[in-house]
Amino acid sequence: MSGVRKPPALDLPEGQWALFLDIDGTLLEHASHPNAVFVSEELRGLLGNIEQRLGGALAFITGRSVLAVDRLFQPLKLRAAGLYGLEHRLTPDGPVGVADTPADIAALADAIEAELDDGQVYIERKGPILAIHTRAAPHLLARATDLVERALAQLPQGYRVIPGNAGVELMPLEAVKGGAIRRFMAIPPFAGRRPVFLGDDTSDENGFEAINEARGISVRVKPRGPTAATYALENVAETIAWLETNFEVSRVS
Ligand SMILES: O=P(O)(O)OC[C@H]1O[C@H](O[C@H]2O[C@H](CO)[C@@H](O)[C@H](O)[C@H]2O)[C@H](O)[C@@H](O)[C@@H]1O
Repeated sequence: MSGVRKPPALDLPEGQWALFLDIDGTLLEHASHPNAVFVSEELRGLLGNIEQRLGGALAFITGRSVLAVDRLFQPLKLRAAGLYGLEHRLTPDGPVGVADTPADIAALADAIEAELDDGQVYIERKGPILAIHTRAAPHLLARATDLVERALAQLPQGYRVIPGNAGVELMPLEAVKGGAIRRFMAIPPFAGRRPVFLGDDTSDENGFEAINEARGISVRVKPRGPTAATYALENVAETIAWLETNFEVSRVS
């Protein structure tokens, strides 16, 4: 790893922590296609237990839509910020709020798809966000990135391009994980607690900054270069083990 330390054992009673979790690459091993990831019963059970132990102060902070997250984890439903915070569900059974954001940009996806002319690249249309996945065709990442940069130039101001894990995403500027974390931290049961956030990607860096401002614990999984996170874990397996040790196993408060 890049010299970032392993996270410490947590030293406060569990009622004083708020936990924010990225999904892909942090809780789930990456797969060749977004729909091919595997969610084990053990992971569902672990997250359900932690949610109860923290009195509900657990939320997914993800680039996926909340609907996609629910499909993956069903029947488990948790608080969640989807689409990098453009969507938010503040209680597990509550409605999904949607930010007032620019329009669906699926038409751009069609143009990019036609240019790439390759069945191996998957373009995920997420309303105001496009994710171009090149995991099955790594040689096309540079070309896809170039096309997305060009698409960005055609859009009105207010969008940006973020490198993803084996791909690239085009999204509105309002889509930031730090904003999503701050939103949760302003309301019960999160408010007043010390936040922890685990993530593995460039898009998580902004979340780490929000956590550091709040004097929380920011953890980058599998860091590949500089990171704002204070701590690091090697991989998904180590992440799950750290969560089990610190949030599920009984601790003296
Ligand atoms: O914020 P996250 O929860 O980490 O979500 C980020 C993106 O994850 C998904 O794409 C990534 O995972 C896929 C499954 O392993 C993989 O095939 C793809 O290459 C990765 O980029 C998801 O499909 C995206 O919508 C999320 O934005």
